[in-house]
Amino acid sequence: MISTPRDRLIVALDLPSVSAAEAMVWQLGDAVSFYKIGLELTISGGLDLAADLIQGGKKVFLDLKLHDIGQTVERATAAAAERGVTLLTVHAYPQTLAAAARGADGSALKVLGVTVLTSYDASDLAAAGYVGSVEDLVLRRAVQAREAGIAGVICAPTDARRVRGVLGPDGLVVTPGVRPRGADQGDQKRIATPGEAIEAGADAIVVGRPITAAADPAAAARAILSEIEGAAAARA
Ligand SMILES: O=c1ccn([C@@H]2O[C@H](COP(=O)(O)O)[C@@H](O)[C@H]2O)c(=O)[nH]1
Repeated sequence: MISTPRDRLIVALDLPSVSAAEAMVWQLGDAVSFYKIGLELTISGGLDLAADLIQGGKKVFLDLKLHDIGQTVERATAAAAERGVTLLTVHAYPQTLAAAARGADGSALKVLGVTVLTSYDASDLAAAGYVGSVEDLVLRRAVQAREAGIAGVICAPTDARRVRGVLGPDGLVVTPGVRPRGADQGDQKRIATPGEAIEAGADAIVVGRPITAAADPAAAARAILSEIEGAAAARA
């Protein structure tokens, strides 16, 4: 999945329309090789944009966070695989992970299980009825993702080191909740800088608003890439 250092930065195209997303991709140019299309853009025509991006040599992460009965998840995953996207997310519940593994079987699609959303902290989990810590639930879901045979997980950068310990060197660890030092945290609760995420063992980081809302998105992306490269070199 990571064929060049640039692939370690996945830019979240959380924008209201395909035309706004196309304008952002144009502005970012060669600086960015990997894009994430999430719920907002998918509903607004993002699947056609995904096809165009792939045709243009970019990689696409379809962040649909699937969670449904087994047959639905299996067939939706198989349909995503046919579109040539590189990554797809499902929520990391055992039944869902198993269904996604079946749907991706035999294809190049890599499925990632979302452990605990980076916008959740202990009080959010308690409000949702969970007993136990965020850290324990993240690790439990990482173990279940490994047992289901999917490619890896989405976790907070603050969880990346422990999750890497569970998945080993071959599992994919992808972290949203990344903020360059001094950047607005927004609704993210479990965050770290790009360098900290990579040092902790993330294969790739997802960054949206710190790039897409910047005055100069390409300069923001290049600064993050250079931080990533420094941290990856230090880790090697
Ligand atoms: O736990 C998760 C899972 C997915 N996301 C997605 O990542 C981006 C983050 O965007 P920022 O603007 O950098 O906060 C966004 O598309 C989320 O849907 C996540 O943040 N946390």
